[in-house]
Formats: sequence, C-alpha cells, structure tokens
Amino acid sequence: MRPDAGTTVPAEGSHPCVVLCLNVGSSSLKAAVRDPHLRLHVDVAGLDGTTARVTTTGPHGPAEEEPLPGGWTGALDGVAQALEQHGLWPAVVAHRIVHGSAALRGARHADERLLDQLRRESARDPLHLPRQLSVVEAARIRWSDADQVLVPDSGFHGTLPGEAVTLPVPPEARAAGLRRWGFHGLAVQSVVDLLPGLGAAVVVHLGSGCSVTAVQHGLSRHTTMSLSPAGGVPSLTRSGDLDPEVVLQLVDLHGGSLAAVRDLLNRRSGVAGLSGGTTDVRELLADGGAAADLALRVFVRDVAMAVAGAVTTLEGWDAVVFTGGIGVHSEEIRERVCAALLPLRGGARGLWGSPSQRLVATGVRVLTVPVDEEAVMDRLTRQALSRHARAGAADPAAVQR
Ligand SMILES: Nc1ncnc2c1ncn2[C@@H]1O[C@H](COP(=O)(O)OP(=O)(O)O)[C@@H](O)[C@H]1O
Ligand SMILES: CC(=O)OP(=O)(O)O
Ligand SMILES: [Mg+2]
Repeated sequence: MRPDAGTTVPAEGSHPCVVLCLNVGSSSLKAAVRDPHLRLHVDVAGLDGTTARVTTTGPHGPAEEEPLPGGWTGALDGVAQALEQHGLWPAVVAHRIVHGSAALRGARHADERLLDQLRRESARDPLHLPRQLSVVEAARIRWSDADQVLVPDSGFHGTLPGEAVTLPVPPEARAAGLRRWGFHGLAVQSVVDLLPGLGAAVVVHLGSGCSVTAVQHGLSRHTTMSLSPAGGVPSLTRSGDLDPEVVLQLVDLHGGSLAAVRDLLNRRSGVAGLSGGTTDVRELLADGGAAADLALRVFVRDVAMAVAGAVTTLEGWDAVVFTGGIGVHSEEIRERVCAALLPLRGGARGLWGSPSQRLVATGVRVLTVPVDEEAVMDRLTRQALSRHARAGAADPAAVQR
C-alpha cells in the first residue's frame, strides 16, 4: 500500500517511508533523503567518463568515499544499496528534470501524458533528458509503490521579466515556443534559501554545465542559458551562445544532419572543444600548453562578460556567488573571473590584495556556496504534495505550482 505523501510513516516492516530526491546532472548523480533533516546523501561524481567516485554521508557518521564501477547503472544501484543499509524506503521519488516547457513549471506527478511529452522533446537536451527519463523508468520499477514526482530545473526562472524570456525572432517562431527558460534554477534557489540577506547578486554556477544568473529580492532577473542548457556561456562540453550563421554553417558542413550538429554542440564543444577533449579544469590549469591556456581564457572571458551583463539587470550589485563543482573548488578560476570584473568597480585596480579581495574592498561580497539542490527538491516536492492532498485532487497530475 502506498503511504500518505509528504509524511514519514512506517512501511516495509520497520523501514520509514521518505522522499528520495534524485538529481541527475550531466556528470553526476546526487541523491538525498531528508525529512526535513538529512538522513542520507549519496554523491556520485565523474559519470562523464572520468573515474566515478561515490561519497555517502549519513546523519552522524563522516562521509565515506570510494570508487564506483558500473557507470550510471552502478550509480542507481549504489543509491538503492545505501538506502537499504540506512533502513530507508522511498514513499516518493522526486526527480530533477532539466527541461523548459509550459507543461512542467512546478513540481508535479510523473503521469504518462507528461512523460510522453518529455520523451518527444528529449532531443532538445541530449545530456540530461534521456538519462533523467530512463532514471524515472528505473525508479518506477525499483520502487513500484512510490509516487514519482518531477521537479523542473527551470521553475526558479518563472519570475523572469518579459524582456528576459523573449527572443528577438518573428511572431511565428515565438508562437512555436522558442523562448528563454533558463536552468540551474534549483541551484540558484538553494543560494537564495541559504543566504536570505543576499541582496542584488550574480550567481555564477560553474559545474559540468555553466550559467550566470542575476538575482534581486530572491527572484530571477536574468539567466544566460536559454531554450536549452547548451546556450549561454560555454560549458565543459557545450558551446554556449554562437552567431546563428555558425550553427547554419555547421549544419551545412554535416550534410544537413541536425543530430550530428546537436551532438557536436552538446558533447564536443565548449572547454572540451578547445582543449582537445579535456574537461577537468585542474588538468587544464596544470597543463600549461597553448590549447589548455586558450580554453581557459575563452571560458573565463565569457563567464566574466556574462557577469558584467547580468549586473545591468540589477538595481545595484551586492554580491557575486560562485557555485557548482568548479565554482566552489577552483580558487584559480574564481580569481581569474574576479580579475576581469575589476574595471567595473572604480578604483579597484589600485587596491591591495587578490582580485576577489579587491572586489570585496569596493563593496561587492564574493561568496562560494556549495549548493544543496536536493534540499530544494525535497521542499518543493513536499509543498506540491501537500497542496495536492489539501485539494483532495481527483486528478493527481494537477500537482503543479
Ligand atoms: N577541485 C576542483 N577544481 C576544479 N574543478 C573541479 C574540482 N572539483 C570538481 N570539479 C569539477 O566540477 C565539475 C562537476 O560539477 P558539479 O556541479 O558537481 O556537477 P554537475 O554539473 O554534473 O552537476 C566537474 O567537471 C569536476 O571536474
Ligand atoms: C542544467 C545543467 O547544465 O545542469 P548540470 O550542470 O547539472 O549538468
Ligand atoms: Mg549540477
């Protein structure tokens, strides 16, 4: 029997029923159980072909880290094993869905109609959506009693003003749904949740996917990713924004094959396209060769330019917040981005200290925030389920923000 959603009730013998959040990124799987305090966090990194490692953190014990064989299948098996070891059984599985669509503006049940629509549109985001949908399928089989809830990564950008979502193309193209959705919304929401006094800030999310978001009063004002997560600033394997003619010429070069060009723009471009395939920023920083150096200079330049552009959408500039694996762990990349921003602050160049210290001296806080997207997923899922329960909804698919 399925337990009441949003509550912790006994089920499967002595196993408490909980919300399991699954955050499938382009290079990682993060899984967490909270109710609302942390019970278990499983972080599988390096699923993009580098060596996968799993770090498991329980409520009391220290994090345990070990290598993980078996790629994505092994990652989900690892999560299931960790749940069992901790005596947990999901009543609800919440899935992060990286997809922009009017059909998924807030957390909602994964009904067949919605899943079909996402399957039809999954080519739009080859690095996330096919895998996320296959994880939904695997979770439905593995935890067949559990509700499956989809949580969009774009939801936070629902407050973008009209001029930020509208693309300068003719009406028929806009009517066909071409617009900015924005992504990494769960990450930016996590920053807003963790730092209530943030003020006017630019959030620089540098993970496998990279984006820059302007936030004012806790709301999204601008974000660089657009219709898909391949847009905006370059990511590790995605091109980011390009002159439209570049895309058209690529289609021509590939004999009109959209699939080939989509693959090139999503899997072989960005930092990897310039570095000869390397995506690990640590390796590129240590490399010292011309290709690695150029890849880093293009990356830092585009990110810094996006931060400067994002500031123009704010009524001031109180903070710049670095998040994502690179943003949190690479001081060198943070300092290079901050160095490029110094001309925006009068007199900053004449000050003493590192670029970030000099920005701080001019009144811009420079922060590093390890985001907790799974905590945001957990909250949004519980809110959606309790709204649904309150409404006594006849239609379970009506769980929409
Ligand atoms: N110390 C570090 N220095 C530079 N890059 C790092 C460091 N640690 C992790 N990374 C990079 O962070 C990226 C993963 O970021 P993360 O936000 O966790 O993943 P995802 O984008 O899949 O959600 C990987 O490219 C990894 O190489
Ligand atoms: C939207 C996106 O690029 O997500 P991630 O960085 O987790 O791959
Ligand atoms: Mg991520």
